[in-house]
Amino acid sequence: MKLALLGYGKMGKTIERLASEKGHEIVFTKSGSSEEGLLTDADVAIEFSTPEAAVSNIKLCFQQGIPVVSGTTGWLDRYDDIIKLCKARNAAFIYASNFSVGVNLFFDLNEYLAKLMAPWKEYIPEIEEIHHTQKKDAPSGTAITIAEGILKHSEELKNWKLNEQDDRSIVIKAIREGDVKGTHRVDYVSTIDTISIKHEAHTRDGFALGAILAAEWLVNKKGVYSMKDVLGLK
Ligand SMILES: NC(=O)C1=CN([C@@H]2O[C@H](COP(=O)(O)OP(=O)(O)OC[C@H]3O[C@@H](n4cnc5c(N)ncnc54)[C@H](OP(=O)(O)O)[C@@H]3O)[C@@H](O)[C@H]2O)C=CC1
Ligand SMILES: O=C(O)C1=N[C@H](C(=O)O)C[C@H](O)C1
Repeated sequence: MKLALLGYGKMGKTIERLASEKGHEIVFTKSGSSEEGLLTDADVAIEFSTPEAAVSNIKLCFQQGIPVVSGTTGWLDRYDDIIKLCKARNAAFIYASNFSVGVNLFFDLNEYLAKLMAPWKEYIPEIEEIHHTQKKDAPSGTAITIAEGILKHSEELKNWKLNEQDDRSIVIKAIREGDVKGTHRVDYVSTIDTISIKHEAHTRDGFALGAILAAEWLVNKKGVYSMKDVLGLK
């Protein structure tokens, strides 16, 4: 498979290493300041850039007819526009706030627990995410997906808030420290006890391998998909 990498930082370089080990060829790379190769030579693009750059990178792929897998977080206020454009252009697109298989299993576990806990009103859900100090967005895209999974099964809770809690909202506590790759925990807290589930990424390889899997799956397809389609979790 011929791959384009839009965003050539920590994730772009991890994807390059693991995709090469799998026998794929990198034909195009783009960072903030440089470009190498030709995007149109690629079978599929993988986009891990910045919240500011993601939308124009994805649009560029649609214009060139290249299927695109995007993992960039912090741009989702434009998600609906991108989906409309993808459909209008008969393009191919997958976005995931987290591509690792472990986190996608964790998303299902989170929803299972949310359903189980819904009748037990004395337990209040809280989310904590910890990431490295270079991360630009807060809360993490993964924490937002986790919050949405809880909200789906709750009658009382209507939204999430960053570092703030009230009767209608789930608090997401965002912590930035050291070189933490990504840790997410959900606590159901009562005065008597706490029930917790946690996912801790030890390296970025899980995110990168999941994105490569999504790219392999998306080649020659049209339409909008999710990691649930790729992993057969629907
Ligand atoms: N969905 C998932 O599974 C995961 C998502 N992420 C998300 O992916 C994104 C990138 O993470 P990470 O690799 O750690 O970040 P880095 O800061 O290490 O890399 C970002 C890269 O984007 C480049 N960039 C800046 N502007 C543009 C542009 N206009 N076009 C193309 N590239 C550009 C930067 O180039 P330069 O250095 O020249 O500015 C840099 O190479 C973040 O939003 C992060 O939250 C991260 C891990 C997993
Ligand atoms: O910026 C990161 O590093 C990560 N970002 C993603 C997010 O915002 O959820 C995924 C992962 O946690 C690492």
